[in-house]
Formats: sequence, C-alpha cells, structure tokens
Amino acid sequence: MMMMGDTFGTIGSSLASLFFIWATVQQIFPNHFKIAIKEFLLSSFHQLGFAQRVSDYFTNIFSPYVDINFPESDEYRFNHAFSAIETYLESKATNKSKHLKGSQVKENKDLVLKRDEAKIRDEYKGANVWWEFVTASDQERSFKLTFHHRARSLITDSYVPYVVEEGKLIKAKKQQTRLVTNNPSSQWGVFSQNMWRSIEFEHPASFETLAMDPEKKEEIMSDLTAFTNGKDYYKKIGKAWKRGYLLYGPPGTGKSTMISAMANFLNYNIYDLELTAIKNNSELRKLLTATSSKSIVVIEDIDCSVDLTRNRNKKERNSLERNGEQDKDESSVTLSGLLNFIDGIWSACGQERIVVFTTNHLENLDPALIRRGRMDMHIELSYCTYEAFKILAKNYLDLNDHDDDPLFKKIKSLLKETKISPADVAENLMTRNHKIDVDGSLNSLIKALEEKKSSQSQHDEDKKKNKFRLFG
Ligand SMILES: Nc1ncnc2c1ncn2[C@@H]1O[C@H](COP(=O)(O)OP(=O)(O)OP(=O)(O)O)[C@@H](O)[C@H]1O
Repeated sequence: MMMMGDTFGTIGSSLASLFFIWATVQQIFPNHFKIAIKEFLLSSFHQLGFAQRVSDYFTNIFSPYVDINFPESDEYRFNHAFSAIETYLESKATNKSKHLKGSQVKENKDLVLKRDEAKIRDEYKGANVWWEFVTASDQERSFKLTFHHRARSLITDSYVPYVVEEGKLIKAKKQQTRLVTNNPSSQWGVFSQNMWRSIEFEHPASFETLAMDPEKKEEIMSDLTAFTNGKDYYKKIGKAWKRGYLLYGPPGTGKSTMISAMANFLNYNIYDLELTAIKNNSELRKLLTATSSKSIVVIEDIDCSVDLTRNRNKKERNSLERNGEQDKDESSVTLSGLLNFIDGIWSACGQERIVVFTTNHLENLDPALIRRGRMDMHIELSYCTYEAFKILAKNYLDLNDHDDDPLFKKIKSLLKETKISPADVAENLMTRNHKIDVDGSLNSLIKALEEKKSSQSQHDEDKKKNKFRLFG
C-alpha cells in the first residue's frame, strides 16, 4: 500500500510540474518556439524514465504477474534446467498432489508415483509461485513459472537456482548407476552421438564386503566423502573438482572390486575407457569431454593399454628419429595426450570427476603419469591378510569372530607365510551347492594354502639352486 501511495505521489508531482512549465511556456514564447520546447520537454521526461514508470505502474496494476519459460530445448540443444525442474516438481508435488499416477517401468523396479496435474503451486520464503507444464507439440514442451512481480528478484536470483540445484541433487540420488564403455570410433556416427554405450550397473560390491585392512578402507572412504562434499573447497583453492586414484597390486587382489565399491558408495557412473579402441589424442579428448559429472573414468591395466610406460620417452624419441618430425599425436594416444586431459582441458570441462588407473606393475609406469597431484591417492591392494580373510569369512560363511577357533588360528599362520590373493581365498570359501559349509570351506582353504606354501618353497629352492649354478 505504501508503495502504491509513493508511486501515485511521484506521478502526481511530475504531472503537476509538467503542466506548470507548459502553461508558462504558452504565455511567454511564440508558436514555433512552443512546438520545439514541447518536444524537448516530452523527450526529457521520457528520458528520465517517467513514461516507462507510468506504463510499468499500470501494467503492474492490471497484470502483476511475471512469467518465465523453461523450454525443453533451446536452439536445438537440450536444456538441462528443464529436466532438473521436472525432477524437482515430481518430488515436490507427490506429497501434496490430489491427482497421482502410478507406474512400474521394469518388473524388478519399485512402483513409482508421480503427480498427474498440469499446474503446481510452490512456496519459497513467503512468496507463492505457480508452475505449469505447457505442451505446444511433442517437440515443444516447457515449464512456465508464474510469480508476482514484487518477488521478482527473490525468484530469479534465489528460487530458480535453488530449484535447478535441488532437482539435480534428487536426480543424482535416485539415478541408477550406469556402466559406460567407448565404442570404436568407426561406430561414432556423423555427430559423434554413439561414442559411448551404457548398461545399468548392478555390481553388488561395497566397502563393507571388500576384504582389506579396515583402517585403510576407512581412510579411502573418508577421502571419497571429502571429495564429493568438496565443491566449496575446490572453488576456494581454485582447483578443478577432480581426484585421481591409482590402484596397484597383483592380480585378484580386488582392484576392479574396489572400483565397483567406489561407484556404489558415491552413486557415480563408471566410464570404462578402453584405450586400445582409440586411435589418437583427438579421439581421446572427444570421448573424455563427453563424460558426465559425478563419474569415475577408469583405465584398467594402464600399463597394457597403450605405450605409457617408463620406456616411452626413449621409444618415442627413436620413432620420431625414424619417421622424421611427424606428429605422433596424430596417429596414437600418447602420455602427453592423456596428461593434457587430466591437467589441462580436463579442468575446464565438467566437475566432480574421479579418474582411476589400475595396474599390476607399478614399476613399469612413467612417473609423470602417477605423480601426486595427478593420482592423488596411491592405493596398494595386496595379498590376503588375516584381517582381510576375516571379512571374506563373514561374507561367505557368516562367521563373525572366531579368532580362537583352531582352523582360524591355522589359517592365520599360513597366511603369514603364503602369498595368496583374496580372489583365491574367496574361491576356496565359496561352496558349490550354495549351502554354508563352514568346516568344509575352511579345510579347503587350508589345503590350498598348504599347497601354495609348498610350491612357493619349492620355487625358492629352485631359485637358490640356479643362483649357485651361475656362480658354480
Ligand atoms: N579385496 C577383495 N575383497 C573381496 N573380494 C575380492 C577381493 N579381491 C578379490 N576379490 C574377489 O575376487 C574376484 C576378482 O577380483 P578383482 O577382479 O577385483 O581383482 P583385480 O585385482 O582387479 O584382478 P586383475 O588385476 O586380475 O584384474 C572378485 O570378483 C571378488 O569376488
């Protein structure tokens, strides 16, 4: 009311001044002068925003509501705000809506209830807003947001960003994790639309079932949690929101299992990057820039994928000498291409991404690839320890604490003397008939450990003999 009174006052006094000046001009100046002065006065008032204010005032009285349209696609490109709004409204409205629809898109999925209303009211910090789903055609769908002009800055500066952010968060929480892998470039299509293909990721691995030292596991989990909550931190220090993990260790020690556990823990998609299917650095760049945020880009057995090993520099130099100064980047994926993406372009495209490299031969990798800062955390996955065995015993045999059990004691001492992978231990604990047979499984493991021990001591014996022969 105060605002309306003020505006009337201003309009009244401005009009009074205009009429007073105009009356004085009428009396003093001749006709042609009068016309020039009239035009000057009108244009001055116009420039001072007077006309605009009058028109705004009346528009606001008769139509005080403002609309913002959020089309599904903008200039042929998908509008991400549209899908975030859709998710937000779906979650928001289900509790309040009187008209719902239920659907079950897959037999093994839960029934989903969605609102079945075209218009939804929402409230934000005391302001009412209305959302309307508008369909001009199948291709032209949009959400129309309507609110009172008085709440304009609250809605545009604060509410809309809140809705989009909230929608993205809800989507990320609900999203089924996907396993994505790259197609050979010959199948990418004209607009590179088929670079990646994906399936639902349903691996049940979790940190709980991962057999490794509990302290180390805790350290990895808190590192991942800090990363995923670190948006403000990364912004503050001016670094791209990404983190690299290098998983190394002998075969069967749980490197792939750990990646699955990470993806399930964070609810991130996995991009399993097959480097051998990529021809050169430019293809690599295209692929990586098309990955989404909240994802784990994995290169397994990086030492086997491409020539990224310690000898690379020497080999690269030799090849350049043989072929003249031909640009190697044009014909293959190189270490510099990969590093460029991790440190260079990578920083500029996308956020909240994790890179994981795995290898069985850490010693073969070029130090540039794995230096701290690129691979922030080096995680060694090793042969089965007694602590790890206890986790596997719990997974496979439902055994909790059996430290005093003679079979456990025997396994403890054998594990100390033997190098056996968690995969081999798991294999021995697994019962063929899917029925838990504790003694049978533990005895089968003891047998396997004893065999391993004797073959290892035989191996050591042979090695010793060969050494003596060399010197003999
Ligand atoms: N640490 C572990 N905890 C639980 N299960 C494990 C662990 N390590 C291995 N396994 C079991 O062994 C199987 C093979 O392990 P996984 O593929 O993760 O090993 P890896 O280190 O990636 O092996 P590779 O180097 O040969 O690829 C898994 O399916 C899992 O059942």
